Amino acid sequence: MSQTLSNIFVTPAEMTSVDKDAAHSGIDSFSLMRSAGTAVSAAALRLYPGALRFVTLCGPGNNGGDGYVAAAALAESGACVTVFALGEPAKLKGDAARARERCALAPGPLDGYEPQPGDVVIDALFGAGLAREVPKQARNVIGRVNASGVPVVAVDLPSGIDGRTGEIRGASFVAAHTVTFMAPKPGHLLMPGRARCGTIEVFDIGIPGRFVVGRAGDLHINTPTLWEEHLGALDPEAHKYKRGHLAVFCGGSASTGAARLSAAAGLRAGAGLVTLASPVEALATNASHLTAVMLKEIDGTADLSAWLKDKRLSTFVLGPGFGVGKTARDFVLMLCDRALVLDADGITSFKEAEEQLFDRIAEEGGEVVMTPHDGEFGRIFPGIAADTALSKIEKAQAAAKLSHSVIVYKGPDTVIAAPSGRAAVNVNAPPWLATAGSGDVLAGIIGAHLAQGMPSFEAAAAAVWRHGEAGVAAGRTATAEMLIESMPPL
Ligand SMILES: NC(=O)C1=CN([C@@H]2O[C@H](COP(=O)(O)OP(=O)(O)OC[C@H]3O[C@@H](n4cnc5c(N)ncnc54)[C@H](O)[C@@H]3O)[C@@H](O)[C@H]2O)[C@@H](O)CC1
Ligand SMILES: Nc1ncnc2c1ncn2[C@@H]1O[C@H](COP(=O)(O)OP(=O)(O)O)[C@@H](O)[C@H]1O
Ligand SMILES: [K+]
Repeated sequence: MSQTLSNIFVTPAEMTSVDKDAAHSGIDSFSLMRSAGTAVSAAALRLYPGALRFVTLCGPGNNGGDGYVAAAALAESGACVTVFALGEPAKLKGDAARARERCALAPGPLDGYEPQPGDVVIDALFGAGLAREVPKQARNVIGRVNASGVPVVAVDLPSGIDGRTGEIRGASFVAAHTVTFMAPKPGHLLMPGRARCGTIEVFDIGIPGRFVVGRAGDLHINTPTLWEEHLGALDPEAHKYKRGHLAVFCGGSASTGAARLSAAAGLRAGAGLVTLASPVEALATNASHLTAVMLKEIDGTADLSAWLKDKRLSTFVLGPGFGVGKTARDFVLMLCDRALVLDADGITSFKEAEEQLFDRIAEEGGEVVMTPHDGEFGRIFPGIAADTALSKIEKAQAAAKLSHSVIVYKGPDTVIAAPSGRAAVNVNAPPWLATAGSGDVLAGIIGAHLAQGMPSFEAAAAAVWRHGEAGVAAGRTATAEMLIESMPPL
């Protein structure tokens, strides 16, 4: 993905404000449309030199206007071009009407398009302005084009993808390439939208960056630029205590592997020391498997309370293989004044007791990072999860605010959010990260970064990125153990 404006992205509503600001400053909005449409025609010509015909499908708004500009530019280049329109072209307004007037090609009705071999579709039906489910006529043509396998170049977004949420509004094109303008939108980054964009090109149509930055919230693509200034905390010259002590809690003897994966990942990710805190029943099993990771008997709240008197013990992971129930709740509530990665069973244990947890975090002021996948998110944030109007980013932001913690809402499009509203979407994770124990490894990496003194949002974002890189390096046959072995240095 091209990187513009330091990897920020903007919501469609913010982009609308950017457009207005640009217009008020005296920038001619039609010249922006001309740049947008010309960029699309250039991409189509570059990517499909052997196309027999470019078929431009134009909608009722400015996305359609970009389409008319692209069609005219393609025709000027000598290509064979046909235009089909959704709705009555005579009803177009403003810049879109002007674009249509300047395009010499007479549009046919959208229903009339039957994809032919050699066609390349320029999808300019809807972009950021899609406000509801796509109409039937558009659904039909989307179905025919997708079934035909004809390549699609999308203008701004594949029509049918909601730019704010990445959801499919009834039907959407599956594009081979998407040309968007100035900055990506959530729909380019969140699933399923991301998977339907193909390659994404962010084209600068000439709106000065200050207008984009001026309206942008605090949304970022998760790349090292977001957190690399905090890598100083990971001092390569420090002794092992300075590199941070991470403690990982283990559950009963039947499920010890998950915590050991977290512990091993934490050590590999750079914690100076890692201790596995184990109940008596699992000590022998753990002892037989551990070498560099140390072992400590913690069999109940009295043991934990005594151990926590050592204030150098600052960072904990609780959840992987721990078991759901009262012990988990008791332990977690004692750890809310430290840095804590709350994962898996640690999260599930607070189903229907979440307010007690959130209140304790607020009172104690610890640095808590929660790492729910979809199922766990629904258990601990049932109200937010059930709000179908919210995007995954908005859900993570609401959950972070409610819980006073950093939320790592996992999946192919993991969102990292802080209570301030700052959020990042991760884009480097290969699908084979979905393997048993992968989440345990991630929890350990976050713990290692926290132990070394990174602030919690950056610790989490850097860990999610590193986990993705480990997945890429380990390859398709990756197991959780291989993710640990393949973890790149930061
Ligand atoms: N600075 C920018 O971002 C620029 C944006 N441009 C283009 O402008 C587009 C946004 O334009 P618009 O705001 O006009 O939005 P769109 O063209 O995406 O769609 C809005 C039109 O579709 C109608 N509509 C929305 N949902 C519908 C549905 N489900 N069924 C039927 N009709 C529906 C609306 O009433 C409106 O007429 C961008 O996607 C981009 O392609 C470019 O012209 C260049 C400048
Ligand atoms: N389709 C996918 N593409 C990329 N990453 C994925 C995908 N599905 C899951 N992941 C990642 O894999 C990890 C799985 O974690 P989790 O669901 O807790 O599994 P486990 O409990 O088996 O460790 C998370 O980091 C998640 O973001
Ligand atoms: K489009």
